[in-house]
Amino acid sequence: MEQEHIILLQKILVLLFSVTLFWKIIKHMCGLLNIEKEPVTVLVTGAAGQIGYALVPMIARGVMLGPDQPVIIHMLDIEPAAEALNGVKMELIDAAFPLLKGVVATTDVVEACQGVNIAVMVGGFPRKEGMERKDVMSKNVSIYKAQASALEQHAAPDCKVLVVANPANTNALILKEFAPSIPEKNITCLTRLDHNRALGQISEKLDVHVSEVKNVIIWGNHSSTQYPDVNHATVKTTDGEKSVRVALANDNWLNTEFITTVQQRGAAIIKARKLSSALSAASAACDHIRDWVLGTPKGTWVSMGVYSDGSYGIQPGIVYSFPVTCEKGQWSIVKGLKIDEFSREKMDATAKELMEEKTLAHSCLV
Ligand SMILES: NC(=O)C1=CN([C@@H]2O[C@H](COP(=O)(O)OP(=O)(O)OC[C@H]3O[C@@H](n4cnc5c(N)ncnc54)[C@H](O)[C@@H]3O)[C@@H](O)[C@H]2O)C=CC1
Ligand SMILES: O=C([O-])CC(=O)C(=O)O
Repeated sequence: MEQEHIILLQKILVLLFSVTLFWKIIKHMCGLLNIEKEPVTVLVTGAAGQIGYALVPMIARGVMLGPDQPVIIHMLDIEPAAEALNGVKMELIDAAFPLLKGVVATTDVVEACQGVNIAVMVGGFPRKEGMERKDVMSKNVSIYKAQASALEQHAAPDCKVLVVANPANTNALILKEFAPSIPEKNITCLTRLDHNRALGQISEKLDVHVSEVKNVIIWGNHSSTQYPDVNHATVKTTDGEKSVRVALANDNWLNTEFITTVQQRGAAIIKARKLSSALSAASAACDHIRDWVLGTPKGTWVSMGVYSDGSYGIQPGIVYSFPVTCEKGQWSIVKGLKIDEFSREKMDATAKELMEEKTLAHSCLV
């Protein structure tokens, strides 16, 4: 390399180093001077319900956006729940959360959506024992059609949306279709609860802590056709990182009971509690948004329901759960994973169900 190129390279390196150092000093000074970040406004719909009640304190404590991120919480519910919603607001005030900079409790969807940066859509009707999630379709998709327009018109332009209410994938799809100006990459649905359930089942079976297991995948619908896939999952052992299949050496369990347990976990909770999952759903919603906004740890992916771009042969036009990594507020589907015949069949079956749900949802809306 010529002398002048070496000097130029040195200058660039010094410049990069100085900029990084300067930025670190500014951040440190802000910390010392107690200069806070601007608050982020988070909407929770259905906030008077059981997930809402578990979720809003988590958001106010920094579980969703980090321990140094102030928040303003907007809570929406319907008129019959207005008094209960006001009770939740009173409790949020009584909890004196340092990060909580404001609370709006309202039954007016326009007021609720005003300027929100993150929208967690929990409002809707939960299923009861013996129902499939699509059985609440007709009640819930019309809510998502109506709220799509309010979000489109009144939320911040870069608002990130997470749909929790069931049928979660199809509600998210309807929201996307009726809010065409919201970028499709900003509309997602929750399958992180299923992902966490899969991690939990494997950690119990291997008798290791759940944080030692990673890279399971939930493919498809947040329904009993979802496919929890462990073919790429790993576990940390004293001999280093191992494939879960190798560490467990029990393909029979992984290919049968494990899959059905994860697929049916929601129903098992309803049977036990007579109410659907709430604390685990709220926690998973925080995980989903935290990783989306702040990034996934290096070498780790998570599952998110996103609008299909055709990856892995899944047709566009449905919201399907894929393995994703997140960086700088953007998710990307993990590409190039090997799919065997067993997985292919299950991935296609859950895609087929989503196509059927889409047709059913459109028929509910006419
Ligand atoms: N994706 C997932 O992993 C999970 C999804 N869910 C779903 O989340 C939803 C909420 O569950 P829960 O909190 O247990 O139900 P919940 O019945 O306790 O609460 C739902 C709340 O939504 C409100 N609501 C109804 N229509 C509304 C509207 N148009 N706008 C705003 N709020 C409205 C209700 O008044 C109620 O307060 C259900 O659809 C449930 O099936 C539950 C667990 C996990
Ligand atoms: O099963 C339900 O209806 C609630 C839910 O989505 C879950 O717990 O996964």
